[in-house]
Amino acid sequence: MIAGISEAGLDKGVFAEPVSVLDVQAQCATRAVADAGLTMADVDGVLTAGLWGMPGAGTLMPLSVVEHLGIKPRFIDGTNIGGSAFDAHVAHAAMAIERGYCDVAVITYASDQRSASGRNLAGKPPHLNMQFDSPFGLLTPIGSYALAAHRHMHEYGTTSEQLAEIAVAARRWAQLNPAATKRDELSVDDVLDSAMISDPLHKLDACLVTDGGGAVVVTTPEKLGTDARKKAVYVRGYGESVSHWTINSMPDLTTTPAAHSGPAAMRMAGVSHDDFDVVQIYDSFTITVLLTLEALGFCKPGEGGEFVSGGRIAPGGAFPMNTSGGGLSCSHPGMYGMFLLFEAVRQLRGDAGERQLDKATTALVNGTGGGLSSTATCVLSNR
Ligand SMILES: CC(=O)CC(=O)SCCNC(=O)CCNC(=O)[C@H](O)C(C)(C)COP(=O)(O)OP(=O)(O)OC[C@H]1O[C@@H](n2cnc3c(N)ncnc32)[C@H](O)[C@@H]1OP(=O)(O)O
Repeated sequence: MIAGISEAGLDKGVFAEPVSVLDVQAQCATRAVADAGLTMADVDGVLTAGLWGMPGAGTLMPLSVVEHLGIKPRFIDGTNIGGSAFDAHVAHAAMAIERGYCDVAVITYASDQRSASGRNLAGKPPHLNMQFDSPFGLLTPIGSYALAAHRHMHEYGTTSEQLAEIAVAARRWAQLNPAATKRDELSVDDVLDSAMISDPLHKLDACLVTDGGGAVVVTTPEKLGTDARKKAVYVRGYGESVSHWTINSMPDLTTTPAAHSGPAAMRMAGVSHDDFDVVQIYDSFTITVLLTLEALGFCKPGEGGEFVSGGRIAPGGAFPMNTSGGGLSCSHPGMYGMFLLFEAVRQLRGDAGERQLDKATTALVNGTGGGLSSTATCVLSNR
């Protein structure tokens, strides 16, 4: 079960005070462990992903984090599959605990992407292993997602207006979240009128570039006191899948690996699509959400545009999604996946303030790695 969470404080997308990413992880780990009613001395498992390729992240991140925490864990996992890493970490922690490799696992992450490397990813060429992408102009993540968006439009007639609905819904949720970076009014026209970054994706189809960090504690009911047990969230199912890394190798530009991780997680949990009260879906770009909803089976391939339209995913809609404002309007530090877990846990605990849903018993969380490469899905429930 997830027994503790802690998210680093931000001021308009930047760490509220200057800190190192290791300090942020250590502070959040300590607070998340306290949230679970435990102490750092109880922690015997550490899972972390670092921020590959970005300055300020340090090297051999799991070792740096463990040393900084000052503990000697008997289970370590440094899996880095991008934005889906943290949902995969929940699965790995649950498996490790079940197998007796550890009893209390802490998952940590922090990124100073905005304060260290600037706001705009455009013009910062990535890595030499992108030799079949970069020479063709795909210098930053958005180009890959633009290819997928174009393909979806070509295959199914999806429109820019439908993609913009996803950004507008995220903003409406963010307006209910005092911690969100962007809270001003946003319309479909505003999205369409924003700068075209990589056709057909506009600036407001893209996630924010922010700082951020946090920690999640996974353990068993036996380790928890009565109070901590009451607010813990059960991990009912999980699945993960990777289909490629660079976009030139994606088997089908309109199908993400969530088509595998989602059903696996739902099967394990014994739930179906109608059982979810809230879903948290990685929203690096608006198209990421649309493709993921289809891959998870919430609608058929090609029907994502219609599914997200008419306010269905906005506050008051029939399908509450990304209720914090997500990466599009709340915060998006490098690999944002852990933040989906925070919001799911808050909703299931009844701690989501003005945006709290009347009924929040079962949640689906789906992280996606860069270039739509990897996914990890978790089914969480408060009973
Ligand atoms: C890693 C994984 O595994 C998976 C992934 O997550 S892949 C995704 C990784 N992340 C990205 O690719 C980030 C995508 N976004 C961007 O690169 C940039 O936001 C962008 C290129 C779209 C826009 O950058 P820009 O035009 O240079 O904007 P910038 O000069 O930084 O900011 C100007 C204003 O616009 C705002 N802004 C910038 N991007 C915004 C966005 N996406 N949404 C809303 N507002 C935005 C800024 O906050 C700023 O507002 P203020 O003047 O009020 O402070």
